[in-house]
Amino acid sequence: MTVSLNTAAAEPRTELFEDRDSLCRAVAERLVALLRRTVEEEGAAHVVLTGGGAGIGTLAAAAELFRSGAAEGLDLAAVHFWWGDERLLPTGDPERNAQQADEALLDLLVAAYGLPVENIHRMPSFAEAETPAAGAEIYAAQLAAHAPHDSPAGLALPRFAVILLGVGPDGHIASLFPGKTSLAVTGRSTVGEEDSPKPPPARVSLTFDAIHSAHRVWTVVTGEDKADAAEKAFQVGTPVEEIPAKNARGAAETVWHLDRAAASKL
Ligand SMILES: O=C1O[C@H](COP(=O)(O)O)[C@@H](O)[C@H](O)[C@H]1O
Repeated sequence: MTVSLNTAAAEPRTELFEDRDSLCRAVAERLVALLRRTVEEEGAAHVVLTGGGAGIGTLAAAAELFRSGAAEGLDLAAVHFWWGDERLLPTGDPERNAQQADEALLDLLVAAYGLPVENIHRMPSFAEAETPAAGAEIYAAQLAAHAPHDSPAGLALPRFAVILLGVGPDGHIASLFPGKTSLAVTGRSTVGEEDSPKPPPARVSLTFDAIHSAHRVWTVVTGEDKADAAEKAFQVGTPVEEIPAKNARGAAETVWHLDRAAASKL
């Protein structure tokens, strides 16, 4: 299996931060500003969330911006939240990325800041979908229902203003893991993973094609255990099959946000 690096997308650049807290705060501020601008200019903003330590930390930092009034003026009725990947577990399971996002931010936005519940587009849970493949089909249909007529990349997808992605120590992004056939799936927006090396094994993920359709891709990468993956992602010649994060690129912008520890080998 050979997976080509998308060289037509934006080359990655790095932004460095002292530690996870300062990174999460800065990314949350940028996210709120981007959403405000996108809603003003385009009438709606679609954002893709990630799980993981820095991903959920960023959402917790965004919650603080709302509580402090710094997110004032952002019309949440025009903001849609999607996910880059999800673990196929029962609704409410604490390991679900959506559950963690609810607790960190989304419950607050619904309860106090006017986010309509129908703007939260969670990937299916176990029971709603019994297999990863079924989950992928269901989510593809949800995405297609929000696709504009001139859908990006020829796929039925919303116009994603930004996709947030964590990076695993093994170089995975979303639920696209090293060596897995999911990396080579094209022409579809979603894929099921039956055998993730990181538990739980059953997952649903956006494909590379869907990720590349986004205007911006922002990775959030913290901790010493990510330093090798970050180093390899920026090395010329590392295959995408070995470090999927290397191919996390947006159409117009790709930014790796790294803390000092994760950037220590760059
Ligand atoms: O399993 C997953 O892991 C990654 C990275 O998580 P981290 O805790 O190592 O930062 C995450 O981005 C992805 O959404 C998640 O499902």
